[in-house]
Amino acid sequence: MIAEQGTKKISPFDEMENPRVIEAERITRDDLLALAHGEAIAIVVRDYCPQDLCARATQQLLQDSLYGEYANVPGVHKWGLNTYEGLSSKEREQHYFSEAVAAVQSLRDAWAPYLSPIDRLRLELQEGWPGGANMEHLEGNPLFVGQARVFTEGKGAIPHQDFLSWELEDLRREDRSDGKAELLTQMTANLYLQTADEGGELELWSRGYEHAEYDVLRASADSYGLNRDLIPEPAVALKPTAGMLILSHASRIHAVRPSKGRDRAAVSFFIGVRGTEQPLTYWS
Ligand SMILES: O=C(O)CCC(=O)C(=O)O
Ligand SMILES: [Fe+2]
Repeated sequence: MIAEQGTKKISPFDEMENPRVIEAERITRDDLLALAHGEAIAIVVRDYCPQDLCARATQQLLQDSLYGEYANVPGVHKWGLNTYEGLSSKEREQHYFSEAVAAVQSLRDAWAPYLSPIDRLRLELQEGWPGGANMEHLEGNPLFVGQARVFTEGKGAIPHQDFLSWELEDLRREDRSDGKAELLTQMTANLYLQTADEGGELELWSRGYEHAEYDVLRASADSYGLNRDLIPEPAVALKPTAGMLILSHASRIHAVRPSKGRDRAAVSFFIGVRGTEQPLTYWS
């Protein structure tokens, strides 16, 4: 899981020396490299998308047939597809792949005739990263990109890490690698569509745990996340506002504080890093 990039290592399991937050107007090469190398804990772009266009897109997504509840997390809703549910059996997988590209196009349509901020971000990753960027594929099929997640009043996410390699291990996908290099670290992009007046902060920690250690620290044996009493305090808590983009580390610990007064909605995708000369890949 640890690789040398020149003299710089890419690993989410090392403590960051300086967990700084970069404020920027767009996503650039230097900031992306700093994030991937653990020299920054987040990149924040305050007005990535005009608020009125975000509000219009939100209305469209909430009325769409792909909008619904997570099977296992009451009070958290989603629009779009995700790998955990979509790839959990062979039958579901066929359905997932048959819908993935059409769902990407529906997300684009929610911003039409303007450029979707998710497409803008995909292009900025492609232009900025030394090895370019592309959709993540499994056996030649592109994965869906751009799931929206809605935390209703009082809902949040406990401290957790997201790592596709762990997920595919859990789903027992032996054919996962497709001959590609190993995933070194996973970042996450969240474009906030609507935010609560109170709460809803994104908490970020400066390190991640390896899989075996993570299992020991789980809130319960079948919980997706960690027991907060067993881990240190977060390094930062960022308060999202509508139209804001935050790139942060998915395979380091992160959590969402419960929202008060209003649902909190974001479109989100993961960004896999296999090395600076390898393309970044994205999926939800
Ligand atoms: O909604 C957020 O701020 C973060 C959600 C999350 O857990 C993720 O992007 O991996
Ligand atoms: Fe997460």
